[in-house]
This record gives sequence, structure tokens and C-alpha cells, in this order.
Amino acid sequence: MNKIRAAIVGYGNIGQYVLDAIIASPDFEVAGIVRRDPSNVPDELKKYQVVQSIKELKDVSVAVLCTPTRSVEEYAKECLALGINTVDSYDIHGGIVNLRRELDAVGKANNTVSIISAGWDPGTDSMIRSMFEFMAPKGVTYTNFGPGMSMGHTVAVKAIKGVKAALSMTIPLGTSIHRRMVYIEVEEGFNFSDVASAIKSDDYFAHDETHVMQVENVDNLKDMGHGVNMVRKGVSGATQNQLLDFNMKINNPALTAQVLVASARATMKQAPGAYTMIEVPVIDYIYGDKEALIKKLV
Ligand SMILES: NC(=O)C1=CN([C@@H]2O[C@H](COP(=O)(O)OP(=O)(O)OC[C@H]3O[C@@H](n4cnc5c(N)ncnc54)[C@H](OP(=O)(O)O)[C@@H]3O)[C@@H](O)[C@H]2O)C=CC1
Ligand SMILES: N[C@@H](CCCC(=O)C(=O)O)C(=O)O
Repeated sequence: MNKIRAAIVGYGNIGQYVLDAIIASPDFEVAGIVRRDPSNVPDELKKYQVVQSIKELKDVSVAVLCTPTRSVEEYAKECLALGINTVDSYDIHGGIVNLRRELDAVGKANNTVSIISAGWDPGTDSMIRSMFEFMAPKGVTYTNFGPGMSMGHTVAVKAIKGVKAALSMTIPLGTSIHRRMVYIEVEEGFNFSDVASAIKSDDYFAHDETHVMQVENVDNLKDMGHGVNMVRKGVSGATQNQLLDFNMKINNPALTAQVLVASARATMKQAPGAYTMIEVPVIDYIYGDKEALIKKLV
């Protein structure tokens, strides 16, 4: 069997768990790791090629983008233009349609495939919300996160000037409303209240109740557990009060990484262009023989 050669682009939280997920997948092999500083090679990467540019790696089938969401578009366009498929977990919900459009054009021009926003939310939650929608077409779905650490919000805080370390916790208030509890270490020479205002005005936070707290040591607070409860109360046909409920409690980067690798597999089976997870046949994410999977799962 020819293995799918995957490159990991960005070796932060998600990148590290993507390495585990690739190693655990029988149909994948590691093509290499792309880092801003390729001399930063922890022990577990010593047996792989660690490079600064994906151009230095040979025969890459798919790049698993584990960079900050705000850098996804740039990295994805570079890879797609080089003939390399991409997956990412871009999580700015309001930007997804535009990112899909942008990458679709580059993918089609270069015969490559991109699956975007492939984490758990957006990602697998989006697939479940979609199923809820056709199971009970009339009604309301509430998505309630956490409590838990949002990687996307934490990354957005870390990018703000004056922030030395950060943790953004998502607290569910019910009916899809959340409070953001942000813990930061402040760089010397920066004023806490200026930094806190910059965080609150970032688009990741501007629409929610947000509290920023200065702490001595963010690492002492960090727990990468998270979760979601999604409920839909709706109508099937003419029948009301259909109650659909989905729950999970997870290690955030481990689940995100596993979904990225499953999506990387699915890129190998699509026509050129960009897709969100809900547009791809579910079976394409799963390793194994198609008929055996149908026998087992249907
Ligand atoms: N859709 C979903 O369900 C989910 C989405 N996510 C998304 O995953 C993204 C990554 O999260 P996480 O792994 O925790 O983030 P980290 O900050 O831990 O890792 C990001 C890595 O990207 C690389 N990188 C490349 N460009 C930059 C840059 N300009 N600034 C900083 N780092 C850069 C770095 O790796 P190196 O040093 O090797 O270059 C860095 O370690 C989040 O932004 C979030 O949006 C996360 C969880 C769920
Ligand atoms: N995109 C999230 C995963 C979904 C949870 C979430 O959106 C939140 O905690 O606000 C993340 O980056 O961790």
C-alpha cells in the first residue's frame, strides 16, 4: 500500500498531537515537519526532516496546517500552488465561506484539494448540526461549549502585543452564549489595562462577555480539556418536540488533530477544489475497505 505522505506545518499543541495521529494511522507516513525555526528539534522529531519551507520536503501528498487560524490562508495557498493538498482547522466562523472560495480557486487551478475548518468546531460539530437540520428541519440548535480551553481564542490572545503567555477558558452560559475567562502573563514594560483592552476588542472576544486576569504563571492553570453539548428542539414533518442531544468531553488538541488526519485522508479522494467537512462523504474520512465499512457501520 502506498502511504499518504503528510507534512505537519507548525509544531504547537495541534501539531504535536497530529504527529501522534499520523503515527497511529496505518495508511500515513510523516513526510516532515515545517517550523519557523527548523533548528528547534525536540527529541521526538529527531528521526524526521524538520525544515523551514515545505519546498524542502519530497513527495508531500498533504500538508496538515497546524498554524494559528489567522495564518492558514497564506500557508494553504502556498501549499496548494505547489501541488500539495491541505487541511486546516480554521475556526473564524464568519470567515469560512470566504476562505473556501479563495482556496477553491487555487485548488482548481493547481489540481489540488483542500478541506478547511476540519477540527471539532468548526468541523465534526458542523456535521452533527447538519444532521440535526435534516432530522428536524424546523427548530433551533444550541451549541454550548465547555467549560474548557479554546485553542483558537488562546492563540489570538498570544498574538497580542504585551502578552507573554495566555489561556482562554470558555464558560457556557446556555443557549449558545459564552463567557470568556482570559488569564495572561504580561510582558515587562506593558500596561495590563492596555493589553486587556486590546484583547477585548479582538474579534475573537468582541462579541462575548470577556474577563481578563493577570496571573504569575499561566502554565499552572492550563488544562486542555474541553467539550460541547449541542441540543436541537424541532419539528420532523408535522411532529413537534423532537429533542436531539449530542455531548462530548475531550482533550481539545488530540481530537482536533485526529479530525485533521482523517480529513487529510479524505483529501486524497476528492475532485480538485476546497471543501468544508459537511461537503465530503463521511466514509472518505475513515480508513478501510468501503464495503467492509458499509457492512460494519450502516
Ligand atoms: N476547528 C477547531 O475545532 C479547532 C481549531 N483550532 C485551531 O488550531 C490553531 C492552532 O492551535 P494551537 O496548536 O493550540 O496553537 P499553537 O500556538 O500551540 O501552535 C501554532 C504553531 O504554528 C506555528 N506558527 C506559524 N506561524 C505562526 C505565527 N505567525 N505565530 C505563531 N505561531 C506560528 C508555530 O509552530 P513552529 O514554532 O513550529 O513554527 C506554532 O507553535 C488555533 O489557531 C485554532 O484556531 C484548535 C482547536 C480546535
Ligand atoms: N475552535 C475551538 C474549538 C471549539 C470550542 C470553541 O469554539 C470555544 O471554546 O469557543 C478551539 O480553537 O479550541
